[in-house]
Amino acid sequence: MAQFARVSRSVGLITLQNPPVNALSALARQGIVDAVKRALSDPKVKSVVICGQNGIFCGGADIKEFGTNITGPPLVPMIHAIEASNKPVVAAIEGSAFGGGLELALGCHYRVAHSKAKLGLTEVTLGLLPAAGGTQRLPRLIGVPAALNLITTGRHVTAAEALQLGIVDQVTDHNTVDEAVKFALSVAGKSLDARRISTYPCPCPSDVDALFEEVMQKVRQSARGAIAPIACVQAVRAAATLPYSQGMEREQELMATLFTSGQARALQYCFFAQRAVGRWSMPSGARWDTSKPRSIHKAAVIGLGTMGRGIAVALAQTGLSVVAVETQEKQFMEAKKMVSGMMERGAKRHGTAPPLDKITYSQNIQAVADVDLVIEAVFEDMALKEKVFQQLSTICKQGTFLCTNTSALDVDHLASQTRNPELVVGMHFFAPAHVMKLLEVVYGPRSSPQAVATAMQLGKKMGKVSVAVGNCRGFVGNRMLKPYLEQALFLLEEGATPELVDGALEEFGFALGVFKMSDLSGLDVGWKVRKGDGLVEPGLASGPSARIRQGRRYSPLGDLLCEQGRFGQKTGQGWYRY
Ligand SMILES: C[C@H](O)[C@H](C)C(=O)SCCNC(=O)CCNC(=O)[C@H](O)C(C)(C)COP(=O)([O-])OP(=O)([O-])OC[C@H]1O[C@@H](n2cnc3c(N)ncnc32)[C@H](O)[C@@H]1OP(=O)([O-])[O-]
Repeated sequence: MAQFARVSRSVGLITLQNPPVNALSALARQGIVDAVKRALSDPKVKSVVICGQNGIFCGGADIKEFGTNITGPPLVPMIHAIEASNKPVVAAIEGSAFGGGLELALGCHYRVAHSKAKLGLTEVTLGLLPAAGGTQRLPRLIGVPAALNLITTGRHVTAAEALQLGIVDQVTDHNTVDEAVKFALSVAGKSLDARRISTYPCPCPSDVDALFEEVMQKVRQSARGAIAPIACVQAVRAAATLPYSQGMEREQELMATLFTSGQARALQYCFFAQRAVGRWSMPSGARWDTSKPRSIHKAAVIGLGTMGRGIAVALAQTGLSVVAVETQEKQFMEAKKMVSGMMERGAKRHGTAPPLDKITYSQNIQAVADVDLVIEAVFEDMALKEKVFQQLSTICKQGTFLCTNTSALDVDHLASQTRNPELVVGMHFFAPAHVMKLLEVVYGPRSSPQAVATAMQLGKKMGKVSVAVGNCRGFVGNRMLKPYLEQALFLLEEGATPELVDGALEEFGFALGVFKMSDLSGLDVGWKVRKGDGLVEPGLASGPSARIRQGRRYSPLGDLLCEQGRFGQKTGQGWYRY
């Protein structure tokens, strides 16, 4: 699980070997301990490099081990032994250094990263905290404010940001291991006193209490109900106020309060579930591992309303060339402005350049003749969508995949409007499409495995969690939403207010309460679906049939709002006034 070799005469090269992400399983940790011992005892070895196999440094502790009886050498003493070594140890970081992977790198004396590498203390996203010294070393290395931001959010940093923060010592575009070996040769024999982070004082602003109070407030607000971010703040506070060894004890104590928590188990379940859905299969027997996706280089979005704009941004941010088509002049002009703004804001957040040149706009659907894949996102009206698919089927080149962003209409019916129904699948995004991670890839009985595989792969490239689902009304996400919204409406009928219901949901941890979310998406979308289901009887707000329809309890409150034209944010008022 870790290989040792002496290279360039005097450098001990330790390679983590635990595919696919070099997670620090018991065997991997044992391998590292043995390889470090060999490196330190070999008189010919003057300095050491630790790298990962297959272009990835290390994906952190082995999450699959959690909840089992963990054996093998513990991480903390392993990292301490590396830091205490009298030979310089250089981490060669490619791909990812996350969680315990970054903590391992922080125990090394130097860190060299590839320019495309990503680093992060991601434990909080699994309901945990960095428990191999990360909460004590990172603040000592980059200061309390920056460390708090990374540890309480678990966000990834690019190699460039890591260099700017001081997490890494060098960034390279060349072969990372070769550069790290050169670096190791250059530091052989040098004093390591100033390279052991655990010995650093923790630089902390004078008003430490005010700082931690402020951060604690922010964390409670942004991650409502979550316990791990709070423990992260407490662990970093220990780094700022206690000697290292006591800080490490505090880190372990706080980790113990999280490790078996329901939230940690749920978030780790979610981590694996989001990967399990990538191993999809279809009733026809087609599967993820036997269906070959086709690469997409140029895509188109038809319809630049709220969803179309978000989809165009998400595609452009993936690096694809995008043709954005909107036939209505007013909508077209507004969309151009809005899409550029969304890309500029996104780019600013990630410290990158906005991919403005990736999108070309047109009011003529003929502009999509040479794309590899089209996503139709016109208004939720079957007649309009039928016309668009008929046009696309004649305009697009042979083999172009035709996808619809419909939230509930029959994907197979749209496929029947085309010459090649096997190329039609649903790609159902959730508002805002450039932010929400869920993507439903809807297969009809005639969708080809390659169409599904291509849409699933494109979704992953867009940073989405792609889920292959069947073609029934509401697919999966909106079918889950239906009873959720119904119960919220029943609460209103039983005396609650939208604010109370939303408040309870947001306190539990939902980013948006269900009524705020409905106002954001537009109440008219659901109204249209209910009409399609034959549930809406205009003006019928009282009498027995008002509240029992198709044999089930029904609340007409949403219909009443829509009849008044209150569609939510888009009309300035819905459940709330804007
Ligand atoms: C002590 C310490 O303080 C604490 C306590 C910790 O360290 S807690 C752990 C902290 N570490 C993390 O938060 C990193 C989590 N992983 C990722 O972010 C990503 O995996 C990746 C590294 C960026 C690669 O992305 P990818 O898109 O190339 O592949 P994938 O599809 O995601 O993953 C490919 C396969 O590897 C599996 N896998 C990924 N990371 C794993 C991990 N850390 N442990 C075990 N399995 C892991 C994953 O389930 C999938 O399995 P399967 O489905 O094939 O069976």
